[in-house]
Amino acid sequence: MTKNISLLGATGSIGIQTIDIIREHPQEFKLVAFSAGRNVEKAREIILEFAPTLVSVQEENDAILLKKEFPSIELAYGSKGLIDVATHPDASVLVNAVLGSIGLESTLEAIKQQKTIALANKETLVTAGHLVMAAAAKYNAIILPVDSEHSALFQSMNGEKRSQVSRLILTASGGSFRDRTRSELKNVTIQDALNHPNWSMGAKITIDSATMMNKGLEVIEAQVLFDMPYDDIDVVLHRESIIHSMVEFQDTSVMAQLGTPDMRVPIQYALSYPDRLPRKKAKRLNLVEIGKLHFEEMDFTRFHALQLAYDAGRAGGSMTTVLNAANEAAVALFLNGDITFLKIEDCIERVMDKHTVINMPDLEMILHVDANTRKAVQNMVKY
Ligand SMILES: NC(=O)C1=CN([C@@H]2O[C@H](COP(=O)(O)OP(=O)(O)OC[C@H]3O[C@@H](n4cnc5c(N)ncnc54)[C@H](OP(=O)(O)O)[C@@H]3O)[C@@H](O)[C@H]2O)C=CC1
Ligand SMILES: CC(=O)[C@@H](O)[C@H](O)COP(=O)(O)O
Ligand SMILES: [Mn+2]
Repeated sequence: MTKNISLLGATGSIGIQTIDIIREHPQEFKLVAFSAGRNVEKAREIILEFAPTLVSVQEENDAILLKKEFPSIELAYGSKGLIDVATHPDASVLVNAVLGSIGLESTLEAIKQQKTIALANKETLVTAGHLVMAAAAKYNAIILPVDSEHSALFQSMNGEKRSQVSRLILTASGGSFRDRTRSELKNVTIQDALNHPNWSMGAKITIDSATMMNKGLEVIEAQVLFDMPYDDIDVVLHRESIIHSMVEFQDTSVMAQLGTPDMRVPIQYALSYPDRLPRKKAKRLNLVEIGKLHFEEMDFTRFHALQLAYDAGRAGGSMTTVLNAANEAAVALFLNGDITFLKIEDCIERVMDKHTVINMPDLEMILHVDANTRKAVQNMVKY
């Protein structure tokens, strides 16, 4: 039976690759609703190809423009538009590939409608993982990880008893600056930072990879998704990005999921789950061609942002909201040329130091802390 899909962030890196998968499997998947941000040109292309019933864009003016061009399609905009797409009545699966904690409310609303959530938007789990997981349990909604490491963990745990898992081992490529010392990071440019060795991704996550905050967010994401203590979540530097992560069991067996670095694999798995579908044109993994895989211990002094993420996760409550919002704000400032690369983690550490943890924050409190943290980071660069 065809699965009807709604897609948040259709014009981004994950969104476009989700569309590739829908295009590859027209019998299995149908795009019924999607959201774009400001890329109206790309949104137009997607409308022409898939004729969805609902489209949302960031700005009202763009919605008015598209409505004139496509009068038979329902147009929405802003945060309400994201929720309209996420809860579209015809869709059974929501792919959330929007960028940042802006994806939180639409995820929660989709859960209330018992949609299956294919979740790429890791910031949602970092900022309010307890709310998302509690809502998923209450409404009996399934959350399927799209992030490559968490898809690997999920696949490695398939059919196993959760109580027999002893450790999660996330792999990290090291990002654009993995072979540079901290002092060599002082004068790096935006273009240098955007040059990821293995993955082609959106700008924000590529910077997160370079600071190692991406892995920090992923450690918190893993804790939330798999309810694992931080002491039992490790990160290992693996420069090839072939092993996407590993699960150790109490008998010391380790299960791993391997593959070429291609996000369409975990995206497709989340869409086809519990089945698998062929990917006829995809590059197959050839270990003989690769020859060697490398593993190195993570250096928490060199990759200070990873330490900050563990600290925030262990502090719990609203501290992960602060970590995430400060990171989003600081990365935006870096990408805008307003701060240097090393200043990103400096901003995050300073707001974390000032924050007093609020335990079990509700949605209103999360949104309040998120907004205040962003303001605090922006104010840091004004003076
Ligand atoms: N890229 C990857 O390989 C991976 C990404 N992820 C996660 O997936 C998510 C998306 O990442 P990625 O695809 O790289 O990001 P991109 O920046 O490439 O895409 C982001 C998408 O969100 C839209 N968007 C951004 N801001 C808004 C807004 N205010 N309102 C509405 N829409 C908005 C953009 O619209 P527009 O472009 O039209 O403005 C775009 O469609 C992130 O959470 C990331 O961490 C996880 C694993 C891998
Ligand atoms: C593809 C994906 O899931 C990214 O989150 C990826 O993991 C980035 O790689 P590193 O953070 O390991 O550099
Ligand atoms: Mn990842």
